[in-house]
Order: sequence, then structure tokens, then C-alpha cells
Amino acid sequence: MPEIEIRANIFSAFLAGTDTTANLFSFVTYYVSHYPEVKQKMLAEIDSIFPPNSSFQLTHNDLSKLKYCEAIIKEADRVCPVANLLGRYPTEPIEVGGYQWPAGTMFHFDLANLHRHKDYWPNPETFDPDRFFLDNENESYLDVKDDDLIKDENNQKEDRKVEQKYSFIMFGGGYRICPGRKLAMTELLSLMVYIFGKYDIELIDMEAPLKTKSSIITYCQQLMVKIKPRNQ
Ligand code: HEM
Repeated sequence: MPEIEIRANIFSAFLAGTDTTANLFSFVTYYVSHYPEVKQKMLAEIDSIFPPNSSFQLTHNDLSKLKYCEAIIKEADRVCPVANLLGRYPTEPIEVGGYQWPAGTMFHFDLANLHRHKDYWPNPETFDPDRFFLDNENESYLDVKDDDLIKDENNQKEDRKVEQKYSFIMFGGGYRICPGRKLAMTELLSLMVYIFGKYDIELIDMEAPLKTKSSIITYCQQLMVKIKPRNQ
């Protein structure tokens, strides 16, 4: 492998594997602290599986029971997508949006607007993890199934399931879907158990908006919080 490719791979492993997860955890912290009813429901779920003041082992099986926490992570990324720059280029001429495009045209996906599109999301501006929680039994955002891929490849846009799936593309989709998605979810859920399970986190200023800046990813510029051990 040429040196430039080795460097590019190391760079993307750092950027893709650490900055995404770290910044999304900041967004989760902001939203959880901003919505007391969400925080309460989250703590009830964490405490029911990882009882406070008990010595527990973090197992994959127990983490996978944290369906509401998973919904919070997805909802935080829906309203504030940490990976916002997603590109594709066609290898052959293609028609998109009623226009003909030559092979090699670079298309960028506008994740922030897609994740808030009113055709797919009722009350898109509202932070509401229940939209993922109540749906959790049927959803499969993290596991793209082969039959969906085949249908999508053939561009069968009438397939409503595929269309709905791709209205939320936190981890991208298709053959280039994020290979670290399960690790990312495991890391984020573990952090939620260890941090929110043990500490009470409050925003210094409940009125302050989430301060972010976007480049290749959206990162948290500042998050002022007060941390103290939880009273259990
Ligand atoms: C919350 C955390 C994360 C988010 C939101 C995220 C999101 C994404 C997105 C949107 C893509 C583009 C997918 C596409 O083009 O369809 C991607 C690609 C990628 N991600 Fe992640 N990611 C996260 C964590 C991770 C972690 C933990 C790793 C590795 C340890 C990782 C490794 C990668 C790599 C290597 C690619 C490029 C894949 C390719 O081009 O084939 N990501 N990620």
C-alpha cells in the first residue's frame, strides 16, 4: 500500500472512529440534560438493568436491552447529525431530480435537512426519542438487509421500507455503510451507563443553545455542565 494510502487510512480511522463518537456523546449529554422527562426515563432504564451501587459487568447482552438509551442516541443524531458530509458519485450517467448527470458527478447528502424533513418526521424540530423507541421492534437501521440492498441497487424507489430507512442515515447506507456502527453504539451505551448511571449532570445554562461547528463532521464547541455523584 503506498504511503499516502496508509496515512489516509490512519487519518480516517482516528476521525471516523473517535471524533464522531466523542462529539455525539456531547450532543446526547446536552439533550438528556435539557429534557428532564427524557433523563428520568433513561435513568429508570439504566437502573433497571445495571442497579446502582451494585458491582455489575458490562455485557453485550445487557447493553442490548437499553432500547430507550439507543433511541436517545439516534434521536440526538437525527436532530444533530455528527457525520454530516456523505458523498457518492455514479460510475455511469444517471438521472437525479429530473436532470441528467454525467458519470463521476459528486453528490453530497444533506443529512441535517434529511433528518428533519417534514415528509418523514412529524414535528421534526422536537427532540423526542420515543419516535425511535416505540418503533424499535421493527426498525433495522443498523442492520441493512441484503434484500433491501438489492432493491435499492435497482433503484426501486417505490419500496417504502427502503425509502423510510434512508430518511435516517446516521451511519450512511448500502455497501459503504459505517463499519464501526456497532462498536460506536456499544461505546455510547457503555458511556451512558458509566456516566449517567453514576453522576448527575446538569447544564450550567438551560437556556443556552447547543454550540456546534460543522466541517467534515459536526463537533461540539462548548458544553458547560455541573457534575456531581448521583444521590441514590
Ligand atoms: C457515532 C459514531 C459514528 C457515526 C455517526 C458514524 C457515521 C459514519 C458515516 C455516516 C459514514 C459514511 C457511510 C456511507 O458513506 O454510507 C461512516 C463511514 C465510516 N466509518 Fe463511521 N461513524 C461512527 C463511528 C465509527 C467508528 C467507531 C468507526 C471505527 C472504529 C468508524 C469507521 C468508519 C469508517 C472506516 C468509514 C468509511 C467506510 C467506507 O468508506 O467504506 N465509524 N461513518
